[in-house]
Amino acid sequence: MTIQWFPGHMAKARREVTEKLKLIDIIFELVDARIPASSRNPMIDEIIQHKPRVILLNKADMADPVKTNEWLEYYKSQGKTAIAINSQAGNGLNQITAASKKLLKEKYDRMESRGIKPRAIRAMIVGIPNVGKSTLINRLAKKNIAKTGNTPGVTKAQQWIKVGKELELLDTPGILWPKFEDQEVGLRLALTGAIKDTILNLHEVSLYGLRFLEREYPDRLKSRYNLDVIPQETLELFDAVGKFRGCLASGGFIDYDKTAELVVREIRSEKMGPLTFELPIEKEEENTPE
Ligand SMILES: Nc1nc2c(ncn2[C@@H]2O[C@H](COP(=O)(O)OP(=O)(O)OP(=O)(O)O)[C@@H](O)[C@H]2O)c(=O)[nH]1
Repeated sequence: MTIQWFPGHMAKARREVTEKLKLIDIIFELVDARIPASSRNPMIDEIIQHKPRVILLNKADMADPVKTNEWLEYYKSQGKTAIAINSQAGNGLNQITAASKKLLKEKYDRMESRGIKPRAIRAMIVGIPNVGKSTLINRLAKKNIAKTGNTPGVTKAQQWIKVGKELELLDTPGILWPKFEDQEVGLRLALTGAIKDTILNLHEVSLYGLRFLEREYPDRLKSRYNLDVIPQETLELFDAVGKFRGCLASGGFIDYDKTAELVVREIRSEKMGPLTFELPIEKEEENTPE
């Protein structure tokens, strides 16, 4: 499967984020809790330089809670600040300000010692398409969108959203594209809906999803599609799933397009239960056979 990655998009997005860096104290990096590594822009460290950052594992409601905890522990062991959130329901959002204050304590203490009056922390959300940036902004905004006048250094007035008294958020998030470094990253992005279906080979994506379920959540796969044993032959597996779910073409043949679509749709929805498609890197390396 070839998924295009456009360097032009990337360069523009990068310029925009870099331009806004000077306006803010902290970055909120939004990733998908189901694929925390694949949903990052691999150049983000370089792009945001030394800006303090809170990693927000969004859509945590759709991710496996045990694995989300492993990710949180992993970030902690790396000295990084991460919070699991559900932007739709608003869960976890109340931890964001406190975590930001903690990260910026030294800076604010320094400002205070120089006699500068403390002001609200200024933040910007960055993340790949469809990761939930707008949902989070709207949820945090609660209509508290405040127009500010001239901000030194920018020609365009920035809109700041007040989040309580202590935090202000830039109203436009930074879009940072994922990079399909390898096939698997692309497939994970596709499976979670970060990539438009029109540029995908759905058969490949659904097969990846089925084999992933077989490996990590075999019981869910079996019960969802009424399988006693999971066929090793790809066609047999598709036949079994398609037949059970009535994905048939004329003549009673299995409609493989329909079957693939159904599988991908169900993996993306709550039908299969919460799923996490990757673990922190060290874990994956440990698990890789010699
Ligand atoms: N289940 C769940 N769905 C979410 C959550 N956050 C966002 N979504 C859904 O994810 C989809 C994408 O959300 P958006 O807020 O539009 O994402 P975005 O990052 O602004 O997307 P772009 O505008 O493409 O960059 C929407 O259908 C949201 O309802 C979450 O925490 N949990």
